[in-house]
Amino acid sequence: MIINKLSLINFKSHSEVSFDFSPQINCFVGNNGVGKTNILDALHYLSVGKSFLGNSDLNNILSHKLEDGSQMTMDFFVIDSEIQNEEKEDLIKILMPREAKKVIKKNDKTYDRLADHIGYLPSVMISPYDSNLISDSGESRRKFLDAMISQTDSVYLFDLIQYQKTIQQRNALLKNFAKNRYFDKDSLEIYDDPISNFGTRIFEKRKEFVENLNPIVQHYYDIISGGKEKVSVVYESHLSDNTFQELLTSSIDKDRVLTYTSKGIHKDDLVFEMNGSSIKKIGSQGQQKSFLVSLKLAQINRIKELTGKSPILLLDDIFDKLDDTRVSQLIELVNKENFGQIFITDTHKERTENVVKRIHEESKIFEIS
Ligand SMILES: Nc1ncnc2c1ncn2[C@@H]1O[C@H](COP(=O)(O)OP(=O)(O)OP(=O)(O)O)[C@@H](O)[C@H]1O
Repeated sequence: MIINKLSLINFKSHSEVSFDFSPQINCFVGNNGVGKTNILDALHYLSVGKSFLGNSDLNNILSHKLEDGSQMTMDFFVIDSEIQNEEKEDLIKILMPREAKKVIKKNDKTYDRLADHIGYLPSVMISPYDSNLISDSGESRRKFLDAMISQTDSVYLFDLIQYQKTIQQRNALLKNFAKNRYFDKDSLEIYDDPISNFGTRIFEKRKEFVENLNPIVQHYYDIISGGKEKVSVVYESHLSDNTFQELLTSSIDKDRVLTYTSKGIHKDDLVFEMNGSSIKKIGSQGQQKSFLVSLKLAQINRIKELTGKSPILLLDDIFDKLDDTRVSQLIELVNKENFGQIFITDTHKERTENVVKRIHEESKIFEIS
């Protein structure tokens, strides 16, 4: 999948801008705050229909500060694109009106559900925010894992949506019981089967995905760090030692007190390890950065293997993470393995030009001001 063209109207800091991209390397250069990352975010929208920063869609509509200090927000944003999909070109358009629902269209046909678009244009982002994956709570690692698998498996995404809905319904019932000082075991158990079925399938897929990811993470870590450490991703789940039915039955009393479902795959976590210990505790800054880049490269590799599509690679402020030589190595590696189209942001035009020159691939540099 190659993005041939992109145009933005009222998206974040960009009132109107268009690009004709190179099928290989595209660089956005310019000073801090000129809107380079915002362009990567627009590309992320094209991939998964939302911002990678987790901002609400409304916050991404261009807004200006007026002289009286008040804020004026435009009526909509549009992200328009032409995507090379093997022999044909598709038009993907995202329209976000200020006072209506977001619309995603492929060749003028509106998707009924955002989930139907996921996986069409897979992407992987490497950004300074990746370190949050190590420092944040389990929720951000679960989201990362879910986003990664969803790009390769639409049934997984469907199961996940159904699982989350059913957990919400069970939690609502638990709250209702507590509020009315009443309990009916039979009506709570109505949710056991759907939760077990969806949850167990999700567990099996997460387990298999992580198992297959590990040797590839190690492969890239060896190349990037040149180090001898053994790195791995450990998948932790309540389901590792119990069936879902056992978990639900044994935690019923606790769930009544807490008024939510305390056990299940919505509590899963990933532990990033180096030589058998948590990388958060023992990894140096450099080792953590190398691990995160390796994890993302492994993600590209898995997506490509499972879907046959090369994900677009979004490299935000990559020079802040790695030195120039490492960046060249990384881009060469990505190119050698024929990973797909790359988008890079950098504050230094010359540095980017030098790196790109060394690689001898077709590239374009866009100056953003
Ligand atoms: N909805 C919006 N309306 C107007 N401006 C916005 C909106 N959302 C974000 N911005 C502006 O976009 C700018 C940040 O852009 P971005 O992060 O893309 O910069 P950058 O060029 O990547 O900078 P750096 O080199 O520091 O990473 C900020 O000035 C911010 O105020």
